[in-house]
Amino acid sequence: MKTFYTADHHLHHSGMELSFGKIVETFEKPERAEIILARVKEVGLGPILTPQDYELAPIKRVHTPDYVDFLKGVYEEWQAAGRDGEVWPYSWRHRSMPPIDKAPSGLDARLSYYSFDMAGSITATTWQAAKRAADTALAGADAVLGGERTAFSLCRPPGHHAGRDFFGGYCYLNNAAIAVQRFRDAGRSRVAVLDVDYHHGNGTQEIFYDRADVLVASMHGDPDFEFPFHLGYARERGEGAGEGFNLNYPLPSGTQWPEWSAAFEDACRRIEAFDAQALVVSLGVDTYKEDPISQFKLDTPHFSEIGARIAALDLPTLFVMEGGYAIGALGVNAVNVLTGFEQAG
Ligand SMILES: NCCCNCCCCCS
Ligand SMILES: [Zn+2]
Repeated sequence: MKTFYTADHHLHHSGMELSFGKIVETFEKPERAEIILARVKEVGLGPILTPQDYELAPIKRVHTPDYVDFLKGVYEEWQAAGRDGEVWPYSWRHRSMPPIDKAPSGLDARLSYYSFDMAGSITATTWQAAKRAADTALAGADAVLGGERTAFSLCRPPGHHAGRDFFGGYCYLNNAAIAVQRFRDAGRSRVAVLDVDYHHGNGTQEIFYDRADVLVASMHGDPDFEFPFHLGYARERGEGAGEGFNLNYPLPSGTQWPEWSAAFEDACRRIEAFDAQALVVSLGVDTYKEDPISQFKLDTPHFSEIGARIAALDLPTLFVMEGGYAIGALGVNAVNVLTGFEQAG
Protein backbone atom coordinates (compact mmCIF):
# COMPACT_ATOMS: atom_id res chain seq x y z
CA MET A 1 0.00 0.00 0.00
CA LYS A 2 1.35 3.45 -0.93
CA THR A 3 1.42 6.14 1.74
CA PHE A 4 1.23 9.81 0.78
CA TYR A 5 2.85 12.17 3.24
CA THR A 6 4.50 15.59 3.30
CA ALA A 7 6.58 17.16 6.06
CA ASP A 8 4.73 20.36 5.19
CA HIS A 9 2.23 19.31 7.89
CA HIS A 10 4.74 20.81 10.34
CA LEU A 11 3.67 24.20 9.01
CA HIS A 12 0.56 23.92 11.19
CA HIS A 13 0.98 23.85 14.93
CA SER A 14 -1.44 25.73 17.16
CA GLY A 15 0.50 26.81 20.21
CA MET A 16 -2.29 26.09 22.65
CA GLU A 17 -5.82 24.86 23.25
CA LEU A 18 -8.42 25.72 25.86
CA SER A 19 -9.30 22.36 27.33
CA PHE A 20 -11.79 22.09 30.20
CA GLY A 21 -10.83 25.48 31.54
CA LYS A 22 -7.09 25.15 31.15
CA ILE A 23 -4.70 26.40 28.47
CA VAL A 24 -2.87 23.25 27.34
CA GLU A 25 -0.70 22.17 24.44
CA THR A 26 -2.95 21.32 21.53
CA PHE A 27 -3.85 17.64 21.20
CA GLU A 28 -3.61 17.98 17.40
CA LYS A 29 0.17 18.31 17.26
CA PRO A 30 2.73 17.58 14.52
CA GLU A 31 4.09 14.59 16.45
CA ARG A 32 0.89 12.72 15.52
CA ALA A 33 1.83 12.43 11.85
CA GLU A 34 5.41 11.55 12.68
CA ILE A 35 4.36 8.68 14.94
CA ILE A 36 2.06 7.25 12.28
CA LEU A 37 4.76 7.65 9.63
CA ALA A 38 7.28 5.83 11.84
CA ARG A 39 4.86 2.93 12.22
CA VAL A 40 4.23 2.82 8.45
CA LYS A 41 7.98 2.43 8.01
CA GLU A 42 8.32 -0.05 10.87
CA VAL A 43 5.81 -2.49 9.37
CA GLY A 44 7.04 -1.91 5.81
CA LEU A 45 3.57 -0.93 4.61
CA GLY A 46 4.94 0.23 1.29
CA PRO A 47 6.43 3.23 -0.50
CA ILE A 48 6.07 6.69 1.04
CA LEU A 49 5.45 9.34 -1.58
CA THR A 50 5.30 13.13 -1.54
CA PRO A 51 2.14 14.60 -3.10
CA GLN A 52 2.44 17.04 -5.96
CA ASP A 53 1.02 20.59 -5.78
CA TYR A 54 -2.55 20.32 -7.10
CA GLU A 55 -3.13 24.07 -7.00
CA LEU A 56 -6.59 25.26 -5.89
CA ALA A 57 -9.09 23.94 -8.45
CA PRO A 58 -9.76 20.55 -6.78
CA ILE A 59 -10.16 22.31 -3.40
CA LYS A 60 -12.67 24.73 -4.87
CA ARG A 61 -14.73 21.76 -6.09
CA VAL A 62 -15.66 21.37 -2.40
CA HIS A 63 -14.98 24.65 -0.61
CA THR A 64 -16.38 28.03 -1.63
CA PRO A 65 -14.00 30.47 -3.31
CA ASP A 66 -14.65 33.13 -0.66
CA TYR A 67 -13.76 30.68 2.12
CA VAL A 68 -10.57 29.60 0.34
CA ASP A 69 -9.61 33.24 -0.18
CA PHE A 70 -10.37 33.91 3.49
CA LEU A 71 -8.18 31.03 4.72
CA LYS A 72 -5.36 32.08 2.44
CA GLY A 73 -5.37 35.73 3.47
CA VAL A 74 -6.57 35.88 7.07
CA TYR A 75 -3.16 35.76 8.71
CA GLU A 76 -1.98 38.72 6.66
CA GLU A 77 -5.15 40.60 7.61
CA TRP A 78 -4.50 39.74 11.24
CA GLN A 79 -1.03 41.22 11.04
CA ALA A 80 -2.29 44.27 9.12
CA ALA A 81 -4.65 44.86 12.03
CA GLY A 82 -1.59 45.18 14.23
CA ARG A 83 -2.05 41.80 15.89
CA ASP A 84 0.61 39.17 16.50
CA GLY A 85 0.43 35.61 17.81
CA GLU A 86 -2.17 33.28 16.31
CA VAL A 87 -5.55 33.99 14.72
CA TRP A 88 -8.43 32.95 17.02
CA PRO A 89 -12.18 33.34 16.48
CA TYR A 90 -14.04 33.89 19.71
CA SER A 91 -17.75 34.30 19.03
CA TRP A 92 -20.34 32.28 17.14
CA ARG A 93 -23.97 32.70 16.15
CA HIS A 94 -26.52 31.50 18.70
CA ARG A 95 -29.64 29.60 17.51
CA SER A 96 -31.79 32.55 18.63
CA MET A 97 -30.07 34.92 16.21
CA PRO A 98 -31.33 35.53 12.65
CA PRO A 99 -29.12 33.81 10.04
CA ILE A 100 -26.93 35.99 7.81
CA ASP A 101 -26.38 34.93 4.22
CA LYS A 102 -23.22 36.77 3.28
CA ALA A 103 -19.87 37.33 4.89
CA PRO A 104 -19.57 40.48 7.00
CA SER A 105 -16.63 42.79 6.36
CA GLY A 106 -14.92 42.96 9.76
CA LEU A 107 -12.02 40.63 10.46
CA ASP A 108 -13.37 39.17 13.71
CA ALA A 109 -16.87 39.00 12.23
CA ARG A 110 -15.54 36.95 9.31
CA LEU A 111 -13.54 34.73 11.62
CA SER A 112 -16.83 33.94 13.34
CA TYR A 113 -18.67 33.54 10.03
CA TYR A 114 -16.10 31.08 8.64
CA SER A 115 -15.73 28.88 11.75
CA PHE A 116 -17.76 26.97 14.34
CA ASP A 117 -15.32 26.61 17.24
CA MET A 118 -11.89 27.53 18.57
CA ALA A 119 -10.32 24.06 18.81
CA GLY A 120 -7.39 25.28 16.72
CA SER A 121 -5.92 28.59 15.65
CA ILE A 122 -4.67 29.82 12.30
CA THR A 123 -0.95 30.52 12.33
CA ALA A 124 1.18 32.26 9.71
CA THR A 125 1.59 28.96 7.87
CA THR A 126 -1.62 27.06 8.63
CA TRP A 127 -2.98 27.70 5.16
CA GLN A 128 0.07 26.13 3.55
CA ALA A 129 -0.20 23.04 5.78
CA ALA A 130 -3.92 22.65 5.11
CA LYS A 131 -3.39 23.03 1.37
CA ARG A 132 -0.69 20.34 1.42
CA ALA A 133 -2.96 18.03 3.42
CA ALA A 134 -5.50 18.41 0.61
CA ASP A 135 -2.73 17.61 -1.90
CA THR A 136 -2.00 14.48 0.16
CA ALA A 137 -5.62 13.33 -0.12
CA LEU A 138 -5.69 14.12 -3.85
CA ALA A 139 -2.52 12.15 -4.47
CA GLY A 140 -4.04 9.16 -2.67
CA ALA A 141 -7.21 9.45 -4.73
CA ASP A 142 -5.19 9.63 -7.95
CA ALA A 143 -3.22 6.53 -6.93
CA VAL A 144 -6.49 4.60 -6.51
CA LEU A 145 -7.84 6.08 -9.72
CA GLY A 146 -4.62 4.93 -11.36
CA GLY A 147 -5.32 1.34 -10.44
CA GLU A 148 -4.13 0.87 -6.86
CA ARG A 149 -6.66 -1.13 -4.82
CA THR A 150 -5.98 1.13 -1.87
CA ALA A 151 -3.81 3.99 -0.65
CA PHE A 152 -3.18 5.85 2.61
CA SER A 153 -3.23 9.66 2.73
CA LEU A 154 -1.46 10.58 5.95
CA CYS A 155 -3.14 13.97 6.20
CA ARG A 156 -2.47 16.58 8.85
CA PRO A 157 -4.26 18.82 9.79
CA PRO A 158 -7.34 16.57 9.62
CA GLY A 159 -10.44 17.60 7.66
CA HIS A 160 -13.75 15.93 8.48
CA HIS A 161 -15.07 18.79 10.65
CA ALA A 162 -14.49 21.39 7.92
CA GLY A 163 -17.53 22.28 5.83
CA ARG A 164 -17.92 24.07 2.50
CA ASP A 165 -17.08 27.39 4.13
CA PHE A 166 -16.09 26.85 7.74
CA PHE A 167 -13.23 25.51 9.86
CA GLY A 168 -13.32 23.94 13.30
CA GLY A 169 -12.43 20.79 15.23
CA TYR A 170 -8.76 21.15 14.22
CA CYS A 171 -9.89 21.03 10.54
CA TYR A 172 -9.54 23.68 7.80
CA LEU A 173 -9.99 21.88 4.45
CA ASN A 174 -12.00 18.67 4.21
CA ASN A 175 -9.36 16.33 2.79
CA ALA A 176 -11.72 13.33 2.56
CA ALA A 177 -14.42 15.34 0.78
CA ILE A 178 -11.86 16.74 -1.66
CA ALA A 179 -10.81 13.15 -2.43
CA VAL A 180 -14.45 12.08 -2.85
CA GLN A 181 -15.02 14.86 -5.37
CA ARG A 182 -11.83 13.82 -7.18
CA PHE A 183 -13.33 10.34 -7.61
CA ARG A 184 -16.60 11.84 -8.82
CA ASP A 185 -14.89 14.16 -11.29
CA ALA A 186 -12.97 11.15 -12.64
CA GLY A 187 -16.27 9.44 -13.44
CA ARG A 188 -16.86 7.22 -10.40
CA SER A 189 -20.62 7.80 -10.29
CA ARG A 190 -21.22 6.71 -6.69
CA VAL A 191 -18.74 7.16 -3.85
CA ALA A 192 -19.17 6.11 -0.21
CA VAL A 193 -17.60 7.78 2.82
CA LEU A 194 -17.10 5.71 5.98
CA ASP A 195 -16.16 7.95 8.89
CA VAL A 196 -14.86 5.79 11.77
CA ASP A 197 -13.45 8.72 13.76
CA TYR A 198 -14.82 9.07 17.31
CA HIS A 199 -16.33 12.46 16.42
CA HIS A 200 -19.16 13.05 13.97
CA GLY A 201 -17.92 14.12 10.56
CA ASN A 202 -20.12 17.20 10.55
CA GLY A 203 -18.18 18.87 7.73
CA THR A 204 -18.43 15.87 5.42
CA GLN A 205 -22.13 15.56 6.23
CA GLU A 206 -22.71 19.22 5.36
CA ILE A 207 -20.81 19.04 2.09
CA PHE A 208 -22.72 16.04 0.69
CA TYR A 209 -26.01 16.42 2.58
CA ASP A 210 -28.18 17.15 -0.49
CA ARG A 211 -26.49 14.63 -2.79
CA ALA A 212 -27.45 11.05 -3.72
CA ASP A 213 -24.14 10.31 -5.46
CA VAL A 214 -22.21 10.26 -2.19
CA LEU A 215 -23.28 8.08 0.75
CA VAL A 216 -21.88 9.35 4.05
CA ALA A 217 -21.87 7.04 7.09
CA SER A 218 -20.50 8.07 10.49
CA MET A 219 -20.50 6.31 13.85
CA HIS A 220 -19.51 8.65 16.68
CA GLY A 221 -20.03 9.97 20.19
CA ASP A 222 -23.68 11.01 20.57
CA PRO A 223 -23.89 14.79 20.03
CA ASP A 224 -26.10 14.93 23.12
CA PHE A 225 -22.86 14.80 25.10
CA GLU A 226 -19.98 14.98 22.59
CA PHE A 227 -18.34 17.40 20.15
CA PRO A 228 -19.48 18.73 17.69
CA PHE A 229 -22.70 18.75 19.79
CA HIS A 230 -25.00 20.59 17.40
CA LEU A 231 -25.55 17.75 14.89
CA GLY A 232 -24.82 14.08 14.24
CA TYR A 233 -28.20 12.69 15.22
CA ALA A 234 -29.68 9.64 13.48
CA ARG A 235 -32.62 11.77 12.29
CA GLU A 236 -30.23 13.66 9.98
CA ARG A 237 -30.65 11.49 6.87
CA GLY A 238 -29.92 13.99 4.12
CA GLU A 239 -32.15 16.46 2.32
CA GLY A 240 -33.68 16.79 -1.14
CA ALA A 241 -32.00 14.38 -3.55
CA GLY A 242 -29.71 13.42 -0.67
CA GLU A 243 -32.51 12.11 1.57
CA GLY A 244 -31.48 8.66 2.80
CA PHE A 245 -27.82 9.05 1.81
CA ASN A 246 -26.57 10.36 5.13
CA LEU A 247 -26.28 7.78 7.92
CA ASN A 248 -25.49 8.78 11.49
CA TYR A 249 -24.86 6.22 14.23
CA PRO A 250 -24.61 8.20 17.48
CA LEU A 251 -23.31 6.01 20.33
CA PRO A 252 -23.17 6.53 24.12
CA SER A 253 -20.15 7.38 26.22
CA GLY A 254 -18.23 4.24 27.15
CA THR A 255 -19.21 2.35 23.97
CA GLN A 256 -17.18 -0.84 23.61
CA TRP A 257 -16.36 -3.05 20.66
CA PRO A 258 -19.63 -5.10 20.50
CA GLU A 259 -21.86 -2.02 20.23
CA TRP A 260 -19.45 -0.03 18.10
CA SER A 261 -18.91 -2.89 15.65
CA ALA A 262 -22.66 -3.49 15.36
CA ALA A 263 -23.09 0.09 14.10
CA PHE A 264 -20.00 -0.26 11.93
CA GLU A 265 -21.37 -3.51 10.43
CA ASP A 266 -24.69 -1.87 9.64
CA ALA A 267 -22.87 0.98 7.92
CA CYS A 268 -20.80 -1.52 5.92
CA ARG A 269 -23.96 -3.30 4.78
CA ARG A 270 -25.51 -0.01 3.72
CA ILE A 271 -22.36 0.76 1.75
CA GLU A 272 -22.58 -2.68 0.07
CA ALA A 273 -26.18 -1.94 -0.90
CA PHE A 274 -25.18 1.48 -2.27
CA ASP A 275 -23.09 -0.18 -4.97
CA ALA A 276 -20.33 2.41 -4.85
CA GLN A 277 -17.42 2.55 -7.25
CA ALA A 278 -15.03 3.89 -4.62
CA LEU A 279 -14.76 4.23 -0.85
CA VAL A 280 -13.11 6.99 1.18
CA VAL A 281 -12.47 6.10 4.83
CA SER A 282 -12.13 9.01 7.24
CA LEU A 283 -9.68 7.18 9.45
CA GLY A 284 -9.81 8.54 12.96
CA VAL A 285 -8.54 6.27 15.72
CA ASP A 286 -9.69 8.41 18.66
CA THR A 287 -12.18 5.58 19.39
CA TYR A 288 -9.28 4.03 21.32
CA LYS A 289 -9.89 3.34 25.01
CA GLU A 290 -7.05 5.62 26.13
CA ASP A 291 -7.70 8.57 23.86
CA PRO A 292 -7.38 11.71 26.02
CA ILE A 293 -10.36 13.58 24.57
CA SER A 294 -12.69 10.69 23.70
CA GLN A 295 -15.03 8.25 25.48
CA PHE A 296 -15.12 5.01 23.50
CA LYS A 297 -13.32 1.81 24.54
CA LEU A 298 -11.92 0.16 21.42
CA ASP A 299 -8.61 -1.63 21.79
CA THR A 300 -5.63 -2.02 19.49
CA PRO A 301 -6.59 -5.42 17.97
CA HIS A 302 -9.99 -4.01 17.02
CA PHE A 303 -8.39 -1.67 14.52
CA SER A 304 -7.11 -4.68 12.56
CA GLU A 305 -10.67 -6.03 12.48
CA ILE A 306 -11.92 -2.69 11.16
CA GLY A 307 -9.40 -2.88 8.31
CA ALA A 308 -10.33 -6.47 7.48
CA ARG A 309 -14.05 -5.66 7.35
CA ILE A 310 -13.41 -2.68 5.08
CA ALA A 311 -11.38 -4.93 2.76
CA ALA A 312 -14.41 -7.25 2.55
CA LEU A 313 -16.35 -4.38 0.96
CA ASP A 314 -14.14 -5.10 -2.02
CA LEU A 315 -14.01 -1.48 -3.22
CA PRO A 316 -11.16 0.72 -4.41
CA THR A 317 -10.44 2.33 -1.05
CA LEU A 318 -8.66 5.51 0.06
CA PHE A 319 -7.82 5.89 3.73
CA VAL A 320 -7.59 9.55 4.82
CA MET A 321 -6.12 10.23 8.28
CA GLU A 322 -8.37 12.16 10.65
CA GLY A 323 -8.19 12.13 14.47
CA GLY A 324 -6.48 10.08 17.16
CA TYR A 325 -4.76 11.71 20.13
CA ALA A 326 -3.42 8.87 22.31
CA ILE A 327 0.14 9.51 21.21
CA GLY A 328 1.60 6.24 22.56
CA ALA A 329 -0.76 3.96 20.61
CA LEU A 330 -1.62 6.23 17.68
CA GLY A 331 0.83 4.70 15.22
CA VAL A 332 -0.03 1.07 15.96
CA ASN A 333 -3.79 1.72 16.00
CA ALA A 334 -3.84 3.67 12.73
CA VAL A 335 -1.56 1.29 10.85
CA ASN A 336 -3.38 -1.76 12.23
CA VAL A 337 -6.37 -0.69 10.14
CA LEU A 338 -4.16 -0.62 7.05
CA THR A 339 -2.41 -3.94 7.70
CA GLY A 340 -5.74 -5.47 8.68
CA PHE A 341 -7.04 -4.36 5.29
CA GLU A 342 -4.07 -5.79 3.41
CA GLN A 343 -3.94 -9.09 5.29
CA ALA A 344 -7.61 -9.73 4.57
CA GLY A 345 -6.48 -10.21 0.98
N1 LIG B 1 -10.21 20.63 23.93
C1 LIG B 1 -10.83 19.30 24.07
C2 LIG B 1 -12.00 19.25 23.15
C3 LIG B 1 -11.54 19.16 21.69
N2 LIG B 1 -12.61 19.56 20.79
C4 LIG B 1 -12.34 19.35 19.36
C5 LIG B 1 -12.23 17.89 19.03
C6 LIG B 1 -11.91 17.71 17.56
C7 LIG B 1 -11.61 16.27 17.20
C8 LIG B 1 -11.22 16.12 15.78
S1 LIG B 1 -11.10 14.43 15.21
ZN1 LIG C 1 -12.09 12.82 16.22
